[in-house]
Parts: sequence; structure tokens; C-alpha cells
Amino acid sequence: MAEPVLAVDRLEKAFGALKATNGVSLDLRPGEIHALIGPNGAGKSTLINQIAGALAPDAGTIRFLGRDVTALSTAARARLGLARTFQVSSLLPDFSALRNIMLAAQARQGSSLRFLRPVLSDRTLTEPAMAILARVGLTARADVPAAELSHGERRQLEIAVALAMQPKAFLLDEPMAGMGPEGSKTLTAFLDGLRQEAPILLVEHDMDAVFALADRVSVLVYGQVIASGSVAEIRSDPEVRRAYLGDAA
Ligand SMILES: Nc1ncnc2c1ncn2[C@@H]1O[C@H](COP(=O)(O)OP(=O)(O)OP(=O)(O)O)[C@@H](O)[C@H]1O
Repeated sequence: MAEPVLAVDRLEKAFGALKATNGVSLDLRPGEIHALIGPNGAGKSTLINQIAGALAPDAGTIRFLGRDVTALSTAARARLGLARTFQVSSLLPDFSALRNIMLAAQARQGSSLRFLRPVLSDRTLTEPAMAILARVGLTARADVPAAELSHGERRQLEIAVALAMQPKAFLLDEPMAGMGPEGSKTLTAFLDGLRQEAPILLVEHDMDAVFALADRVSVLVYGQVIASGSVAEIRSDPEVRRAYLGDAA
């Protein structure tokens, strides 16, 4: 079996008496979409925050591309190629879609903001950013400030920003949230192709998307992985149906 790109081993995180992450182990292998599902408050965001480096675990390790990154900052992990999108938008609202992407590309190269203005007239720099916009279907919206994009377009742009980091793995936190049925369909098709570029750890409540996309599903309940397996295995698991899926299975 291929070496995992990302491996989480016995991770623990408590908030007071609450064990939000209670001995979680999971991995992400090349080319796959691994969905992380579970009820509200199960600890999905807490887990993603630890993997991304925004929250320090109390115990356990996180390995990325074969190296222990548990003590590294968010920025250091991002530079290694760990790209993350948020439940709440992290876009710069006054900047155009194109500028948001170029900023991400520049951040990756370690350049400072003050170099942005000249590069906007440099086609060798704008063209790759336009190519990414095209991939997410936002070519016509390149010059529109992020704040003026529709909800669905902003979600697309967030993924485009992550793509500009040329990631080795994606952490996507509820990318379908707030999308209408058409938007969800478009985004599902896009994510389907994205896994070839880099594997995706996908936190998602939209079960249609999860069932359509996931190579593997792990179910988190009260900070613990209660089941992990293929979509078919998870859908037919009585404990998962009881704890989370119910009629959605
Ligand atoms: N900073 C914090 N301080 C105290 N408790 C927290 C903190 N962050 C999260 N929690 C608690 O930890 C538990 C896990 O929360 P988390 O947001 O990780 O769940 P989730 O599975 O992402 O939920 P949702 O699906 O609603 O996003 C919850 O009980 C939450 O109230």
C-alpha cells in the first residue's frame, strides 16, 4: 500500500473536562478523498485545526510527507504543502478574485505584499492565476472583489486560493456548506478531479457529496473514530447509522 501523505497517530485534545479529540488515528493516502463525518460537536473542526497547526494537540503526532510536523506552525505546514479551507471565509473581501489567488501564490514564494502592485501587470504571474480561476470556473469574475461574489463563487475561490499554494494535500472544511443543489453538483465534480492533484481530507455534512466522492470514510463521534471504511461499509454499519447517518444511509 502507498505510503500515507498525512498520518495522524493517537491525537488528543481536551477543552477542560471535554475530550474533543480522544485518541484519533487516521491517514490520507495518495490520490484519495478521505471523508470525515460525524454529528455537530463531534470534534471534526478541532481535529482539522490540529492537523493544520492552528491548535496544539495535548498528545499524539501528525506526520506529513514522512516528517513529524506536530510542532510546526501553520505557516510552516502550509509551505510544506498542506492547504486548508475554512468553514468561514478566509478571503480578502476588498481584493479581486485574481488578487486573492496571486496573494496566495506569492505567500507561498515568501514574497511580501508590497510587491503585489507591480506583479499585477506582469503576465507571467497573472497567467498562472488566471489558469487556476479558469479551473474553478471563475474566469469571468477575475476582477470582481471577493465580497461581491456569490456564496458559491466564494467557496470556489477559496479552493482556487488553496490550489495556488500547489499543495501536496488538501484539508477541506465543509466546502459544500451553503451551496444550492446546482453549486454542490459543480463543486462535487470539481473535487472529484482534484484528488488526482493532491489527496483530500474532506469534512462534510452533505452526505450526497460524501457518498459520491469518498474513497474512504471515517466517522467521528465524541472525539473518537467509531468506524472507518468504504462508503458501502459505512452506510451499512449499524453503529454509524445509530450515531449519525440514520435515514441518510
Ligand atoms: N476553543 C474551544 N474551547 C472549548 N471548547 C471547544 C473549543 N473548540 C471546540 N470546543 C468543543 O469541542 C467539541 C468539538 O467541537 P468541534 O467544533 O470540533 O466539532 P465539529 O465536529 O467540528 O462540529 P460541527 O459539525 O458543528 O462543525 C464541541 O463540544 C465544542 O463545543
